Amino acid sequence: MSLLSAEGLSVTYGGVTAIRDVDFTIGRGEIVTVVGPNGSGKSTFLRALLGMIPAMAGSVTRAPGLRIGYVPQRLHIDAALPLPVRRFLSLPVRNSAADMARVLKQVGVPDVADQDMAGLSGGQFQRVLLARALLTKPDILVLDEPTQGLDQPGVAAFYRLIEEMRATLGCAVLSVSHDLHVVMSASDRVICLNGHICCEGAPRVVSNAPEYRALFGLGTGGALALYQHDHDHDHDGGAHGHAHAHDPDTRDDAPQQNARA
Ligand SMILES: Nc1ncnc2c1ncn2[C@@H]1O[C@H](COP(=O)(O)OP(=O)(O)OP(=O)(O)O)[C@@H](O)[C@H]1O
Repeated sequence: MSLLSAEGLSVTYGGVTAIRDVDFTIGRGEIVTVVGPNGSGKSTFLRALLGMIPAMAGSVTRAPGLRIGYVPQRLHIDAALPLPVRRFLSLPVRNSAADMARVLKQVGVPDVADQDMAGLSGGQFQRVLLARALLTKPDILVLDEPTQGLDQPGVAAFYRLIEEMRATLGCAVLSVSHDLHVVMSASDRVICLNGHICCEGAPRVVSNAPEYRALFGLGTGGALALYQHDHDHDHDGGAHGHAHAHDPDTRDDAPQQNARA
């Protein structure tokens, strides 16, 4: 069943079309990632889906009672204003200390509750944002470039965390990302957006699509092949809550296949 869907979604800013005629759906436990060049409408798409900006045309449908955890692209916190993590996690809704401790542990920063938000490292900050989104016990996590500013190991670790959240909480994950390599290994489905949907599907399909290669360069397909990891998810099975089916050329014992095995 679809958790969140859109049909013919179009958004304009002052008469200029940012996205047009976008059809979309995401189901329970799916990880879907939107990629596209700067200014291609990715954030606009997410914000329209969440009802934060009005659609010029089309419709958005949410499953009844859908709980959404949103991690915005940017969150500016004034360094001059002391804001301990535990206070930040109780904005705007007050949460119990136990709930806060639980989510901070889940995202791998159990000891930061009394630290100031401005003093966190980039990776810790992103994890605290994710913890805040988890406090809503979301059916779907919506992440707008959640790994901006993180180094490569930080990016990979963050996406591993997202996949763990999906496996343990069963939530769907919709994210926007520029980390093409990680996206291709960590998503069930990729949507390539450039004002409209250029192509979409399994990572392998998208990375071979001419529209994708035209946007991101022909060389990308070869590099991505190293990271491709076909998911054939059975969310109830396997040590991580899902089973993996591997193509013969991306077996676990293949030398390059170590990024997300
Ligand atoms: N509030 C706004 N007012 C006017 N134009 C806007 C507004 N927000 C976005 N736009 C324009 O809409 C287009 C899509 O912007 P959007 O931020 O959705 O792209 P994006 O793919 O998320 O970009 P990036 O990868 O750089 O974050 C751009 O041309 C942008 O200038």
